[in-house]
Parts: sequence; C-alpha cells; structure tokens
Amino acid sequence: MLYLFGKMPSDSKKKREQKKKEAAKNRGNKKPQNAETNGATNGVSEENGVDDDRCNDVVTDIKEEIEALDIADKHRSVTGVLVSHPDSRDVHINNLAITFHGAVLLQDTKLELNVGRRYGLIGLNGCGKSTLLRALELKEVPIPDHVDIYHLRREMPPSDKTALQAVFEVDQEQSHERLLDIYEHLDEMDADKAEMKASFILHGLGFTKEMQQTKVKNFSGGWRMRIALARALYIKPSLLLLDEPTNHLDLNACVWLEQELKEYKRILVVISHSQDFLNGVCTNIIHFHLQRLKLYGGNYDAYVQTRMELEENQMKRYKWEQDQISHMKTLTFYFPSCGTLPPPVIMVQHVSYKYADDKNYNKYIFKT
Ligand SMILES: Nc1ncnc2c1ncn2[C@@H]1O[C@H](COP(=O)(O)OP(=O)(O)OP(=O)(O)O)[C@@H](O)[C@H]1O
Repeated sequence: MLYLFGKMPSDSKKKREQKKKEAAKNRGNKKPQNAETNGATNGVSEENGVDDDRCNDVVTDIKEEIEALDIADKHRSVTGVLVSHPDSRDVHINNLAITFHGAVLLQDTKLELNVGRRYGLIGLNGCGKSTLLRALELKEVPIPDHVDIYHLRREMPPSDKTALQAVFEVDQEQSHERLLDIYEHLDEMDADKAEMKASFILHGLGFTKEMQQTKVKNFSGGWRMRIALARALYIKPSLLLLDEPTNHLDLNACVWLEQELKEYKRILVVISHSQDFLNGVCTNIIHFHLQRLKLYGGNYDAYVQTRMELEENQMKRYKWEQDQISHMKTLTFYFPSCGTLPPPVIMVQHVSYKYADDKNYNKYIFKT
C-alpha cells in the first residue's frame, strides 16, 4: 500500500520534502539520522534530541497513508459465506469474491484457515495479496466477532513512549476488542510477567536493554517496524496477518522471528518474498492464482514439489489423451487428384418443368 505514495506523491508531501531539504540546508547540510545506514547509532537518533521536523514528517506520512487506506477501502467490495461453525476458532469462507477499483481480484473461491496452521500467502505482484489481508483485517468477510485479528502493515508511529512501553501497553489498547482465550491470556498477562515478556520479544528482535528504554520517536522507520512486530507477537491474536515481516530485519532477527512464529499456536497468514522464511515457518501455502486461492499442504519447498508433480501428471494425462484420440481415428480417407476435367462436365438435354403450388407439389413434373 505504501507504493501509492511511492508512485503518486501528493502536493503536500512534495512541499514537505522541499521544506525538509531547506531545513537541512540551513542546518549546514547535516543529513537526518537513518538507522539502516548508521550502524553506530543502531537505529537510534542522536542523544542530544530528536529531529522534531523529521518526526512530524513521519507522523504526517503515516496520517496520509491512513487516509489513502481509507479511500482504498471504499473501492473494495468483498463477498463471502461463513461455512465454519460461528463458535469455531477455524474460519472457513466459501464463495469468496473481491473486487478492487472495479477489477476482479478473487471470484468464487474458498479460504480455509485452521487453528495451529501457519499459511504462506504467495502470488504474482499485484494479484491482490495485501488487499485480501486488508479485507480480513476489517472483517469484510464474515469472520465471527470472537476471532481477534492483528494486521501488521506499517511501523509504529513516533511517540514519547519507550519501546518497552509501546509493546507491553498494546494489550491495554486492544483489550476491549478481545474476547477469545481470555483466561489463558490473563494468565499470560500477569502484570509482573508482562514487562518481562515484552522485553524478551524486543531482545529477540535486536533491542538492547538501553534501546528498550529509548523513546519510540528516536528510532528510525526500520526499528519502529520491529516495535510494531513486537507488539503483534506480544498480543498473540487469534488471526495474525503479517505483510513482509522480514523486510527490516537483519539475519539474527530473522532467525529469531522464524523460531518464534514456528511456535505460533493460533492462525498465522504471512506474505513474504523469502522462500527460506516461508520454509521455516509455514505449515501450508495458499497460492493466489487466476482469481482463485489454492491450498497446499507443507512449506514452500513442498508446494514447489507438489506443483511440479501436478504439472507432470497433467502433462502425462494430456499425452495419454492425445494417444487415445489418435488410436480412435481408424478410418483414413484418401482423395487422389483427378486432374482437370474436359468440358462439358454436365450436359442436360430436352428438359422442361411445370410450376406446381404447395398443394400440388406431388404433381411437380419434369418432362424430358
Ligand atoms: N489506487 C488504486 N487504483 C487502482 N488499482 C489499484 C490501486 N491500488 C492498488 N491497485 C491494484 O490492486 C491490485 C491489488 O494490489 P495488492 O497490493 O493487493 O497486490 P499484491 O498482490 O499485494 O501486490 P505486491 O505483491 O506487489 O505487494 C493491484 O493490481 C494494484 O495495481
């Protein structure tokens, strides 16, 4: 969805970019901090203060993104029928169809999500994977109320909370929406343990103790993405939707995340370009292809193997059918060329006819 901005920067954004350039110039061409290019600060801006302009820009970008999403939401139409039991934690939707900006992305297909399964959603660029996740997030398909959903799409907005607070307070933000597994969750959310759990997750994603106490607004976008991911892992929703979660992670964090997600006991749907990640995490693959969703058992490698075998079998069947057809053709006609016939080809002599109407048709007479 971010690509909307990449492709079509709004006038206000262009103006802000211009203002930013001018501000940087006035500060003596001092470039803003950037975690991805500045290993020394490890994603954290300078000690002596946050670049407020940059912070405001990020907040405005996020607001714009939300506005664009709201607009996009109005151009999507989704239909489907819940066929799993309304009290079930599994979600099965039949006759699923999605139209976006007038284009059919899915039609008359099935989506089956079962608890304990981790689905890799794959398909060509632009086929509609992110749109499907967004439709699930907003429950535009009939997903029961008790199934709580968390969709990780973008980084945590800058704020004065520390990274640690941003993670363990997410449950308070979400709690009014959550009904499922309440007792189990309350146990997990024991106040003493809450901070420890948040700290464990952040540590796994590369945050030192010091970084965990740093304000969110002091982190670069990539690290704020990790905070958002930590929040998702912390609340453990019934249905967790992740769109390219490894994009901002280094190898260690990727390995840690893979291990963490392998233990995910609820439903996970993940879009990822990383085959290794899909292999490590997924129990199933959903292939978004030709406006349908096709479910495969196993990880990405198993999916590739199954598809290869299916294609081989199809080819074998096609060849067999062609053989059958050619064996059924037992008669062969051969028409030798007769050359040019000398005239006259047909000669009719002494012929006349008499008109007869319908009633007297039988009396139609040829006279020769
Ligand atoms: N504002 C828009 N107007 C018209 N079409 C749009 C708009 N935004 C997105 N689309 C189209 O909707 C389709 C679905 O986009 P979506 O982002 O869901 O695909 P995707 O499979 O997630 O792609 P990718 O793998 O590149 O992220 C794409 O073909 C895209 O071109």
